Amino acid sequence: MTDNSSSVFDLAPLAAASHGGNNDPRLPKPRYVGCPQNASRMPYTKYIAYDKQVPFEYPQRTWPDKKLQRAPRWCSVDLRDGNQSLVNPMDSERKLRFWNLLVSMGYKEIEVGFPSASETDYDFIRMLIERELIPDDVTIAVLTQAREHLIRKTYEALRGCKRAIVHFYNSTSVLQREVVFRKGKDGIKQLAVDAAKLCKELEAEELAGAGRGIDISYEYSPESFTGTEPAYALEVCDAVTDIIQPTPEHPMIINIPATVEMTTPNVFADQIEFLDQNLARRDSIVLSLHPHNDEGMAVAATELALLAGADRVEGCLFGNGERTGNVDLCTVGLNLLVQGIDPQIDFSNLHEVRKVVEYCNQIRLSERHPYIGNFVFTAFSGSHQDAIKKGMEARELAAAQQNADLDSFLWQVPYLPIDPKDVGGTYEAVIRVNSQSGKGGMAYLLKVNHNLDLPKRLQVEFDKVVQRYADETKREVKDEDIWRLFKDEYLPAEEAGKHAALADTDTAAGAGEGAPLGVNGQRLEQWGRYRLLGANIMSDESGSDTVIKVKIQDNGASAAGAAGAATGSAGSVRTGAKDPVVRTLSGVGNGPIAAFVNAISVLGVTVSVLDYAEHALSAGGDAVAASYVECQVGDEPETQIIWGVGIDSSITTSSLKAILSAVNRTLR
Ligand SMILES: CC(=O)SCCNC(=O)CCNC(=O)[C@H](O)C(C)(C)COP(=O)(O)OP(=O)(O)OC[C@H]1O[C@@H](n2cnc3c(N)ncnc32)[C@H](O)[C@@H]1OP(=O)(O)O
Ligand SMILES: CC(C)C(=O)C(=O)O
Repeated sequence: MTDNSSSVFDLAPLAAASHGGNNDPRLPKPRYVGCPQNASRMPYTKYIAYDKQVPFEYPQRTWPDKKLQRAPRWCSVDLRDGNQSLVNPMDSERKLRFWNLLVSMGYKEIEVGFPSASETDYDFIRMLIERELIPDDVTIAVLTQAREHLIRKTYEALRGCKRAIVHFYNSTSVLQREVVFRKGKDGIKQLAVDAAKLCKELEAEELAGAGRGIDISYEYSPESFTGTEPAYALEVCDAVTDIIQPTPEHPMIINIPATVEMTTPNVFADQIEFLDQNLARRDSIVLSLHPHNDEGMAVAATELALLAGADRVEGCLFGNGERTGNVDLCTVGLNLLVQGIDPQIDFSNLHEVRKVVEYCNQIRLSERHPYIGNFVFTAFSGSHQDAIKKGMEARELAAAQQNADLDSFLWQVPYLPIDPKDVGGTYEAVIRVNSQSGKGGMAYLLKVNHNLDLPKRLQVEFDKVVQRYADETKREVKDEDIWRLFKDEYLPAEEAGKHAALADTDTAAGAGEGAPLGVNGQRLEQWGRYRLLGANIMSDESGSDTVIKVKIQDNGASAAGAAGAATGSAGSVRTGAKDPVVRTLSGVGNGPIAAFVNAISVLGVTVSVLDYAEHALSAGGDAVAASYVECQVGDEPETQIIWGVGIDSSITTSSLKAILSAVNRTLR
């Protein structure tokens, strides 16, 4: 029986009348052309706008002009709200693991259960108290409905505890008043007042008893606040604080739950600012938020409500909780971090946190979960990869120029709002390559994993090979695929296998077992007509020219294209192979490269070097160098512009190998 005669269902005619949908002539026309707006089949007249259910306006709001400046007080409700939403609620082993995790991360207020609801919850709380597992700077909270027998049981559960928050609640929404409690506003307020009175009595009994006395604080929640008239919620909260009589030295928590998220975050923020400005005894109240995520905006609602004056946030790690979950404490905390605000919680090992949370909740996190999902630091698309690679390089350079420690240096990398290392990750998954990727991604992986810093035009050339492979296989091109394609394209396998810096599992030379894999896993055959066996470099008698003597193995014309293209004509078999012939050649030029080009001209190969780059692959005595040459090979009109790559412990030899690599590729 309600004390107002109207029913929530009286809104039905209003709902039907107030809707016109997109075709409503009263609505302004959409500002786009060529996209007809047809009425959908969705039964939208069944629903009514929030402001028609619970009208509220607070034009004097000031929160839009504010900025977040510090972390709120945090309270984890994983062991209560999170736990009550699980298919299999946590047993005590899982609860204890979760508890230890929360304590280690730095949570100082932890709601540990609903002791009057289940033996498991009751026993867990007793265990924490009896085994003295609650650190001095951590306060447990326990939840109870505003019902006498449940409140009594709650105090029983707390016996012997040094300090605790007793959290009591009752629903206040228009809908629940009518359909659940069948009470009017006064009746509902009375529930809360009676509960508050009983709490005070039990606290006094506890103090008068033989025990040490518990340092109790109170928390009251007008549950289903979002469906409650804010002025009425204020009235109920004031009635509760009137009984509890908090003081600035011993405040109480007024916790405002978006039990069901029903509005855009700005409306929630307005409501919070209204409470912040109008609650009686505000200086003795910790104004707390308890947002749920039904419309997917809990994080936004929390952040705006913090601007609006809230002091404290309740939520769960990674947003576990009833239905779509409670607000995600990790996301809100890390959003502060990336604004340069200390979140007061340790997220530095978020991957470990995730493991424990997934184990305890028995729920897997999504690949896209903010800050921790498997893909959240990964770019597949070309322009993102290009920007990330350049951003990382620019940051490294800037830190080096300022002589600053890179780990703590200002983070400014496109597409990455946070340094993955700051949450215990690595850069490994930052760039992954598929058919959406460009040269930047492939070049990044070759640089990071194989120390090869390809010149830009070589990147463009090799990217075509990778792209073709991605299009043909229609799947991700893993680092090992890129490396295999690169070796097959530029470095005969036998050469790559010689260098520890480049070694991997498939470095065995030649076709058959151990040869590199191409598209669809077929083995690629070794190819390459010419192979450098040795070089002897001297100055001529005048000292102005270089004289070179080289030994080159000629595998014969049939070896030139034996493997087929790296991208797919795998399986072509080297037919008619002859024994290799070793040839000794000599040449003269104004440097080793010119002399070498001159020497190999007797093979009928015309080469001119257009561009050249080199760098060390490793440091120390056994340093290895990589050379990249862009060559024009062949005679007009049949010339080709093509890159070659060479790797050797001698920088000169690596450049000669690079020239042969280019020549071999033209013959392939
Ligand atoms: C939004 C939230 O997350 S609130 C927390 C919700 N969590 C839980 O409910 C988990 C634990 N709960 C339980 O195990 C059980 O509900 C118990 C043990 C607490 C209570 O069990 P029961 O009394 O058997 O059942 P139930 O919860 O259905 O009680 C419903 C009765 O309590 C009343 N009630 C429900 N909530 C409250 C409240 N906060 N304050 C006062 N009365 C309440 C209902 O109106 C209903 O009254 P009626 O029987 O006169 O119609
Ligand atoms: C008890 C309250 C705080 C609650 O869990 C909710 O409203 O979601």
